[in-house]
Amino acid sequence: MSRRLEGKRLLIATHNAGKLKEIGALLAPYGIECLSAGALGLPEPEETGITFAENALLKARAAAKAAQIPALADDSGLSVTALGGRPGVYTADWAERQWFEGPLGRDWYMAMGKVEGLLCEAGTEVDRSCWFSCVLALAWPEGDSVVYEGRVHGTYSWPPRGTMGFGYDPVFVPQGRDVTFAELPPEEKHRISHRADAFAKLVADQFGH
Ligand SMILES: O=c1nc[nH]c2c1ncn2[C@H]1C[C@H](O)[C@@H](COP(=O)(O)OP(=O)(O)OP(=O)(O)O)O1
Ligand SMILES: [Mg+2]
Repeated sequence: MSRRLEGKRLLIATHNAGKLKEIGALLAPYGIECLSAGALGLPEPEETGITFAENALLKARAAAKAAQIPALADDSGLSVTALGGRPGVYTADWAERQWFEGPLGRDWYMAMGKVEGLLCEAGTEVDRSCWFSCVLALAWPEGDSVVYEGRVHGTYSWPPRGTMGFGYDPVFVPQGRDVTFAELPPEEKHRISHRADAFAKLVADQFGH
């Protein structure tokens, strides 16, 4: 059985404001006091892993060790079937950092355009199916850790639509819907997203009876 969270304090090991907001909302019902890696001034570790799990563990372990409290990290990304699963673990890297987006800002429009460009090169009848993955890693300062994985399938849609959410949300239409994640109110995204799917597993394992 995996180790369980005993205390109320949990460090959220992310430097992405969009993720932090979603993780805070998903943890809200469980009485957890969330601290953020950004607010504590922890450095952003280099993501050298080649899988979501490796990167999530790397981020959670670094934060738990630095702050000496349990830490939760999220490594996620978009995989496009016709592109052989790219950008996948490199989803954030495809959005280059831009000075005009602020200190940690990335150019999501350029990144979404890059994926669209590759799909267009592949032909007009190209398969637009894709999926978001999310791996959550919990790590304790003593070295224990556990991971939970979630997914959501959908279609890569162009042009981008909607203003809610973050990252690639404006191009992702979840299966069975005709709006993008960026057009869905947060509570609806939280019912079906890859992050919600991974959280359901975390909650069952950590807070279940
Ligand atoms: O729900 C989502 N809606 C839209 N886009 C998303 C989502 N979930 C992940 N994504 C994209 C953007 C993110 O930047 C990248 C993950 O990269 P990833 O390294 O895990 O996150 P990050 O560098 O932005 O923040 P950090 O590592 O500090 O947690 O995939
Ligand atoms: Mg990252």
